[in-house]
Amino acid sequence: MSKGKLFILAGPSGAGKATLVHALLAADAKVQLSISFTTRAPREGEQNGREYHFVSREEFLAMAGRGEFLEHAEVHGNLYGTSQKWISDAMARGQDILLEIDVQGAQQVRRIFDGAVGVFILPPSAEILEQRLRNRGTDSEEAIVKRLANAREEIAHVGEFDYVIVNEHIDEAVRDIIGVVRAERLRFLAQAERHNALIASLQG
Ligand SMILES: Nc1nc2c(ncn2[C@@H]2O[C@H](COP(=O)(O)OP(=O)(O)O)[C@@H](O)[C@H]2O)c(=O)[nH]1
Ligand SMILES: Nc1ncnc2c1ncn2[C@@H]1O[C@H](COP(=O)(O)OP(=O)(O)O)[C@@H](O)[C@H]1O
Repeated sequence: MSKGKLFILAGPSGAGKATLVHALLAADAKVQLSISFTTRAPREGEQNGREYHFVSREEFLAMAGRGEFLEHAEVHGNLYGTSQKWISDAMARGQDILLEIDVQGAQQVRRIFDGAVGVFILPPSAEILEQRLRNRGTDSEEAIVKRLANAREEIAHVGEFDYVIVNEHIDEAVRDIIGVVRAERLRFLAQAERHNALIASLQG
């Protein structure tokens, strides 16, 4: 069976990660998104099990205690974690996996999986980032201030990632993320086995 790739998408809040994930999933049926667990309250329109698995702090800590997270971190005062079981099941199926997680989580995952591909999303400017967070209309003033402060810290880690996409024009950024996934699938090592017979036959 072919081995799936693990993609990590990170970047400051408001950079457009959720928007790009949505577009990538719609364009590429082979990519499966890991749904994280969080203690954050659901926003209007969010559904349990779709954007996140929403759990209480007690439940989250119990899960962490049982070692059920591949990685977990505290972001903006809430806990977030990736299900260890979901990841190992998806890997066993040979699927390409997408994680939309923060920089701390990305560091933990890359320590575990050597071949994980890191993609960082940048906003075109600080002003536009703030504008997008405000226009999104999902966060209180306090939450926006927290997200903007954290954005600086997240951006300091951009150099740890393999690809950077500046999300200025959405159509272009969507093409970029689809392009990254396609390019990674074409890497020779990812498909060497598949090509062995062809290469041998071409060599005569
Ligand atoms: N480490 C880690 N971070 C996560 C996970 N799920 C989401 N995050 C990150 O938590 C941060 C806050 O996400 P969210 O509450 O959806 O708010 P938003 O970034 O303002 O849309 C983002 O940086 C997410 O990438 C996870 O499972 N693990
Ligand atoms: N290229 C873009 N141009 C204009 N608005 C955008 C663009 N990308 C995302 N947005 C909007 O900016 C806001 C933040 O995007 P979102 O995907 O929620 O970011 P994140 O998941 O990184 O926090 C949303 O309201 C989204 O519709």
